[in-house]
Amino acid sequence: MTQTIKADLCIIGAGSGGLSVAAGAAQLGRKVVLIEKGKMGGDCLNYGCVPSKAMLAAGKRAQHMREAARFGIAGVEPAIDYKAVLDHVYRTIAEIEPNDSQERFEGLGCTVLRDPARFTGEREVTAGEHVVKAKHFVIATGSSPFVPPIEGLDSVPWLTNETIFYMPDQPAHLLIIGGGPIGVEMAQAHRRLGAEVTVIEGGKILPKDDPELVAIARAHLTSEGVRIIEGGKVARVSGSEGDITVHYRTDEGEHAVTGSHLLVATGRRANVEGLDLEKAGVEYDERGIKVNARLRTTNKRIYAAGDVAGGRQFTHVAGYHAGVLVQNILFKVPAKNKEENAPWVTYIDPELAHVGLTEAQAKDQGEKYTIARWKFEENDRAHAEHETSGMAKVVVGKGGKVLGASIIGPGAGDLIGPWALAIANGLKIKAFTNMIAPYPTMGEITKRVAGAYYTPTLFSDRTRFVVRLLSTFD
Ligand SMILES: Cc1cc2nc3c(=O)[nH]c(=O)nc-3n(C[C@H](O)[C@H](O)[C@H](O)COP(=O)(O)OP(=O)(O)OC[C@H]3O[C@@H](n4cnc5c(N)ncnc54)[C@H](O)[C@@H]3O)c2cc1C
Ligand SMILES: NC(=O)c1ccc[n+]([C@@H]2O[C@H](COP(=O)([O-])OP(=O)(O)OC[C@H]3O[C@@H](n4cnc5c(N)ncnc54)[C@H](O)[C@@H]3O)[C@@H](O)[C@H]2O)c1
Repeated sequence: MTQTIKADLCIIGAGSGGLSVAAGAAQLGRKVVLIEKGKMGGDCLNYGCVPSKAMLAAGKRAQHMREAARFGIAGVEPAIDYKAVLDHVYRTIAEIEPNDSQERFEGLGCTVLRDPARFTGEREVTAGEHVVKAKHFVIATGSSPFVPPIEGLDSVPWLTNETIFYMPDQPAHLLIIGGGPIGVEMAQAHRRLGAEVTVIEGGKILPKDDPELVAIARAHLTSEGVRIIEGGKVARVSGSEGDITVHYRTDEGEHAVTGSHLLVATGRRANVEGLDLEKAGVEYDERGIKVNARLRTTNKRIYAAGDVAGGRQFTHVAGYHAGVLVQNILFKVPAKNKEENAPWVTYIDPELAHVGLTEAQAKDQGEKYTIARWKFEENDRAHAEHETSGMAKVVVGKGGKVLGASIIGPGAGDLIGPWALAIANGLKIKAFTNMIAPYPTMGEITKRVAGAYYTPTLFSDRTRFVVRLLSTFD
């Protein structure tokens, strides 16, 4: 029998975005209904960030064993027990799971429904036997793998991020279509865990990142034995289980590569299907749900957060959206979504991180800018760790304003933090030269790259002249 629930807020999707809104609203005393059709925790916990980072961590340990000789410790080819690696991946998920669990959210006072939700009116959602009538709704249904129409895909087995972590057998040769973050992270993890890996990318790998830094990432991946084919448009796949061939075209002609397993990592599509958004007057396009600067949809009672909102697809962006929504819906503060200030990190080794404008974007936007660079080979700690290949590159605009920063190197995901602070707060590069960085840390790179911005002026003929002049007062 249908049961009607009245609530202040109804949230569809218990992933990174939905859970954060629910936790905030419930703790502020609002009556919250949270609806999830799959696993609590969504993509990040079950099929995304967590399993991928756990697998990369296992690969990193294996690589450390191979490369230990440079520290005077005998390097060995590690014996990889793939099933045990998967156990480590599942243990990691299990350790984090309680944070995202139904029990935790019920403990916070939410009503949690475990059914697919769909709109049945402008202020009404149906999920299983329940009808939810709420003052406001948040759609946080995430995204799914986008699989292009490649001939033959219906006749060979293939994997996506939803299946690759749950496949019990180690691939002997993993073919990956797509050289975005998923493709390259999975390539390095599997290569380091002992598989042969070939990435077939239609354009250039990691196209959203600065090509100068991507070149360093590419060199690392290939030096470890990842085969990267760029400019390879996949037209067809053929074969059978354990023996799959990808046929691709480059400027030079037609080619084929054969492997044991195929991962399709060619981007994402927003989860809007089955929500009956038309019934709620919520518009969407191929990018996702149409939202305004406050993340409000075309129905003023309904908001969207996370991957489905059509912007940057990261867990921290979904979490940030949740904060914007709590301000807009609960505190009635007109908060704007400024996700362009969000950094991103690709967790290959060395890590590749970025925030703000790339040099190419600054050029396209007609900004007047200067580039400052600093290499990890100039950093003493990097030498002690044998991690000298890397670079920080900062785009500095008029008046010294920080417009963007990219870093490739060990811990780049952490090193990008201060630059994200600068971008979010409109700081100038001077803020970084004023800072005193502890020695010897990789963090000194932050100060040194800022210093590099001033070097041409500091040691110019004009400054030398001023110093000479001042010395007359000695
Ligand atoms: C392999 C991989 C690695 C990644 N690594 C990182 C990383 O390292 N760092 C990072 O920041 N981001 C990473 N991401 C991206 C990150 O996972 C997503 O940006 C994030 O999960 C988006 O959160 P969300 O709340 O929008 O969606 P999700 O977390 O996907 O949650 C949406 C939820 O809605 C549910 N749902 C959908 N439709 C309905 C319905 N009709 N009714 C009820 N429930 C519904 C789904 O079942 C799902 O649980 C990665 C993604 C992938 C695929
Ligand atoms: N570390 C992280 O934060 C992280 C990790 C993984 C995923 N993610 C998120 O998930 C999103 C999706 O990742 P993704 O790697 O699937 O997508 P993506 O869109 O970033 O990259 C897909 C790549 O596949 C290529 N491609 C598409 N069709 C092709 C074809 N037919 N033949 C050859 N190449 C083809 C594209 O040129 C592109 O470079 C990311 O953009 C990111 O938002 C984040």
